Amino acid sequence: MTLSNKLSDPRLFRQYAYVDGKWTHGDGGREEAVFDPATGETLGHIPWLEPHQITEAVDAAEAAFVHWRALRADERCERLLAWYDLLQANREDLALIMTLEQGKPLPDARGEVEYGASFVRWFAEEGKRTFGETIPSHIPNAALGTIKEPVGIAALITPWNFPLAMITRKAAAAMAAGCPVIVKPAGETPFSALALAELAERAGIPAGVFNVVLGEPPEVSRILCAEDRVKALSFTGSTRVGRLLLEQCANTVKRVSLELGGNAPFIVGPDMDPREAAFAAVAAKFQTAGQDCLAADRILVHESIHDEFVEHFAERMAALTVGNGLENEVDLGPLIHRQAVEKAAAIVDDAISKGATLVAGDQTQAPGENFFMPVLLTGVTHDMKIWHEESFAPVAGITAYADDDQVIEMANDTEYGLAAYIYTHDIRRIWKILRALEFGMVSVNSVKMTGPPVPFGGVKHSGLGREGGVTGIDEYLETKYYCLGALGSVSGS
Ligand SMILES: NC(=O)c1ccc[n+]([C@@H]2O[C@H](COP(=O)([O-])OP(=O)(O)OC[C@H]3O[C@@H](n4cnc5c(N)ncnc54)[C@H](O)[C@@H]3O)[C@@H](O)[C@H]2O)c1
Ligand SMILES: N[C@@H](CC=O)C(=O)O
Repeated sequence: MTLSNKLSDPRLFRQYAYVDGKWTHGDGGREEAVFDPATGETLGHIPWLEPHQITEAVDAAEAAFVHWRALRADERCERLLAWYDLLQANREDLALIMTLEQGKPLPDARGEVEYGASFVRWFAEEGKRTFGETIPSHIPNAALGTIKEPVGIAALITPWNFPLAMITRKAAAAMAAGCPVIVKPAGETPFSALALAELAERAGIPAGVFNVVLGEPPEVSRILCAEDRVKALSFTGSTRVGRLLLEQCANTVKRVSLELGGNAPFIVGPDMDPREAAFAAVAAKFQTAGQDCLAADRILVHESIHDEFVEHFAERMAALTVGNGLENEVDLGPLIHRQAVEKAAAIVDDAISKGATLVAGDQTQAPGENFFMPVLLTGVTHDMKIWHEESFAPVAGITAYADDDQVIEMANDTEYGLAAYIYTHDIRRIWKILRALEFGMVSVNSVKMTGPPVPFGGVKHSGLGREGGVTGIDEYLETKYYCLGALGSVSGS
């Protein structure tokens, strides 16, 4: 049974790129297979576009920009809201496509469709509030102010772990601002992006405003980064690739937004109920099978409650079910591919060889070759890979600490600075640690921290800029200052 036969609406499964409102083959005949990570089955194929076809996508976006930017904000809002409605109406099919290509459990995929759609609604509305300002004039008889204008064509390069929401968080902001977009999704999860394109077309988004290009990643990125007509690049993915793209954008002096890797500390204070904190830590570590930029990678527990915390963590972890995301009651799906499993195993081996204790995690129980059973390590230290690298796998590492100063130093001991968690009810401790943490986002006593109203993003090597919130749209806007001089009677305001 092919993927399209499993959908209520088979037209949501597309095996073409989408450029200028047309479904497009690769002119050179190159293509790539896409696999279900749970079963290894081939789900379908996508074309790799040739370099001239990427340039054609830029041509299409350039032409579309003229009309899209000229629409009133409320007209763009209506079309984006129509897109939002279609995402909601097709939630089951979108979730199924996502589970099949990404592996996450179906309920999580449904949650991501909701999450992804919520950015479309948010930015549809925010597009009506791209206010300029009036500046009290210091120049006689002049009026000064600013106008916000769309930056131009935006290239959006996205990862496989959140195949839909990482696109909408960028695309909706850009499109609401009046910018056409060229999306380059991860090759592992292109079908969610292509379903978004199908629904954008049905929503009345004009040809050339939402394009999806597919191809050899470095080739496509080099063209988009070198293209002077592309004015903004927004990338979500690894810090390694983010650095490369930043360099490649230097020549054309693009606006660059980077949402990169994380290595979140999860700090547990001595006053916490160890069971409550352990259950929260399990939730923060194992969502999306640990393949989450917000995953609690370094769990730092006060020494006075460490042993009890570990017991509860192990108990909760043992209750997690690993399996095909299509099956009921599955908590963790597969990792995205075999290399991810190998990387996870190497990180665990490295930690054990350097003195960490393996509390739980038996890989002989894995239900398939891309699966990795949850692992719990204690005694994790600074010299281990797990301390510095994103495992992007269900591997939890716990370390005991003695006092607040020590835990702050431990938490900040990473090149990353995306998200951090603090669990304690002591308000003085919360404030001290929150202010000292070098992270873009700090969540206190809550695993959930994201959503459309919040400015999502990191500091240090975790990125540049913010997505979502009231500032997310600014990544796609230029500020034009004006001075209207010689107005005669105007003065003083
Ligand atoms: N900060 C955030 O909001 C956020 C959100 C999700 C994922 N991430 C990060 O993404 C990473 C996991 O995703 P990934 O493995 O898809 O990342 P990745 O960097 O390997 O790939 C991301 C995108 O870049 C493309 N790409 C890969 N190699 C490239 C190259 N050499 N040149 C140009 N493009 C290239 C890929 O095809 C994909 O579209 C993790 O580090 C995770 O923390 C961050
Ligand atoms: N979980 C993040 C995406 C990172 O992988 C989010 O909520 O946006």
